[in-house]
Amino acid sequence: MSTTSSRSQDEYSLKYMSGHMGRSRQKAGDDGEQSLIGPPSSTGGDLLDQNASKPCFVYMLALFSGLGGFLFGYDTGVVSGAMLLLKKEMNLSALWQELLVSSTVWAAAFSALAGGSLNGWLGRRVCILLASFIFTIGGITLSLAPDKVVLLVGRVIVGLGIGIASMTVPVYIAEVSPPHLRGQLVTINNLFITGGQFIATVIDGVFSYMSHDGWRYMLGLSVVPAVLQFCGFLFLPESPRWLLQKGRSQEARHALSRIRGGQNVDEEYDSIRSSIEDEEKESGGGGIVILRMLKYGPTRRALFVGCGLQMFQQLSGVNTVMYYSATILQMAGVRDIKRAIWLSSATSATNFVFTMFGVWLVERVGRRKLTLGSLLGTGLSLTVLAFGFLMSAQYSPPITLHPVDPQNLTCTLYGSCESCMLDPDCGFCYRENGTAVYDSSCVPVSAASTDHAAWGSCYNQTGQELPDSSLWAYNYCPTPYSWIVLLGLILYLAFFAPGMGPMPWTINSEIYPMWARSTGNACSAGVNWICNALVSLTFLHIAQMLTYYGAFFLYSGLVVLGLLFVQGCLPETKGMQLEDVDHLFTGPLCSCGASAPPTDSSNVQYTRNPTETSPAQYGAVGSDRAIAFITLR
Ligand SMILES: O[C@H]1[C@H](O)[C@@H](O)[C@H](O)[C@@H](O)[C@H]1O
Repeated sequence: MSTTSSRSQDEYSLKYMSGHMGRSRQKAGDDGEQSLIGPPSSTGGDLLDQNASKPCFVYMLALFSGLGGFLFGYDTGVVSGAMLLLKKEMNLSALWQELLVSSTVWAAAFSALAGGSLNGWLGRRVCILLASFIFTIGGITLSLAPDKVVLLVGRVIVGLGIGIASMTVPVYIAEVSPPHLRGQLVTINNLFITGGQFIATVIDGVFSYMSHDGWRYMLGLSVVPAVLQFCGFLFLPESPRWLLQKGRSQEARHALSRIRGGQNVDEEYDSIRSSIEDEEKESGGGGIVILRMLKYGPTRRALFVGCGLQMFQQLSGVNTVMYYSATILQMAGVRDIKRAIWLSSATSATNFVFTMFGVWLVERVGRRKLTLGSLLGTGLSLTVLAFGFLMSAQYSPPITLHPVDPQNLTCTLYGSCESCMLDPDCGFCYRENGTAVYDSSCVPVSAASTDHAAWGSCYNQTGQELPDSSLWAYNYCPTPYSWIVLLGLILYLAFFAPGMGPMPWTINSEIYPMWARSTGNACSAGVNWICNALVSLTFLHIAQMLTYYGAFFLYSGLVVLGLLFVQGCLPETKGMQLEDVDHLFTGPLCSCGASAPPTDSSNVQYTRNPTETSPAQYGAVGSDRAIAFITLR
């Protein structure tokens, strides 16, 4: 294998094009070489005619597919606001709240893994139809749920839809896009995810005023985009690559020509077909795909990189930052819960807006630089965030009153707000004069709601401003350093959203050969969802063990590991034809960083040596949820 790798690197030649898109291009083929980058133009021989290949149809496909991303974002984001109303109306215990939140994530992990076989068997289009059908059934079940058991069933159904959509949509978009637009179009899916999270917080805000049945609208409104996507996909084509792999060549040619807006697709079609055939032969034919992937060097390495990226995306703590933003806002002085919900939509909006930069940057700077820059910024912002928490802990207000606890809990024994707030059973009750805190005590939180204490001057059923001006802080401490934390939060999202948010999904959609693409994406999406569940579920325990600043320092340490991983292992895939990407993984594990194409690949054409027949021989878990989270404690 290694001989093949080194040989193949040499056999892959870079051919510099004389100009950018639309300028004079050379027709590869006169010299016997076959160009593999760039789609064919209407004249059939010009594969780099990028201007000619911007058919609106591809954008429409990406937008309709992106509705799957929107539903992923909406359904994961909406639950926290819904939970605030549900727990009151259905009298949910902490266990039930936790079940309703996490069941979706676990179901998504399961269905993302299972989605690999479904994708290979039924195709991308049918899987997207299936996901939107599941979303519809899930939304209807949730909005009509008579009790918590049916709610749980609805949340599991929705999770099954999210898992399938999360792994299928990027693959579908990547397979129908021309190479020079692929990164941008797949990244648009992430824009839909963060857009879904943002809209979910707005819908939560709007319906939070409707104390009776408001949650039915919050959870049920997802049916609208789901039905829209289902109807749209009834008329949209299957991925030509999948059709070709299944031997349905006539349909594949027809679909490709439809997607390319009626252009002549002969050359692109032939190139894809021969590459898929070669890949199949090279990988050694039939058998269980995951075993074949693990046995075959390039796919084993690609799988390692793909799963690693997804793991580091979640280990960088994005979803805890999102969950925790409401608390951060409370620390910064926002005490009204409704206002916190509204401001948490500002957090999701930040995530959404900065994802747009990702869409803009991905084809300009490439995946690798974008991911590296994003990780660097994410690590630094986590350090700022941790430092803010450290300062708040260092100057945590002392406890001055120790009332006798009728329930005999440990709360009244704590000496400072910091240790009090780290105990999920206790909260901090105090009065304020300017920024000075006085008459402070640590008392048990009410079993019915974390909005007030179980007894004492911070006991108030309504959770509104307390009559004798005592203030109640659950899960946070009043601090003059909240601005550092707030700064860290904004910086974090600004750096995470354009790179580490979308790139793991984008890169995974393009690094596997056709025969391994469904399985590779299923595994990496499964890793994403499992790590999402683990990080979210362990956050509060880690914070209790290491304090909040310790937890965020831990995440920044993990980001440093991620940085080393990306630096060493992630090759650049920008501008390459999907069928060519696996040559980047033929070198030894984690030597890919070194082999990243050094130039702007829009000016570079990869050409295949005519003597070669096989490509493998070439070389080379919103801020909204914070509220649910807080209430779960
Ligand atoms: O890429 C997405 C996205 O950026 C979201 O904001 C995050 O909540 C998801 O976990 C992640 O997979």
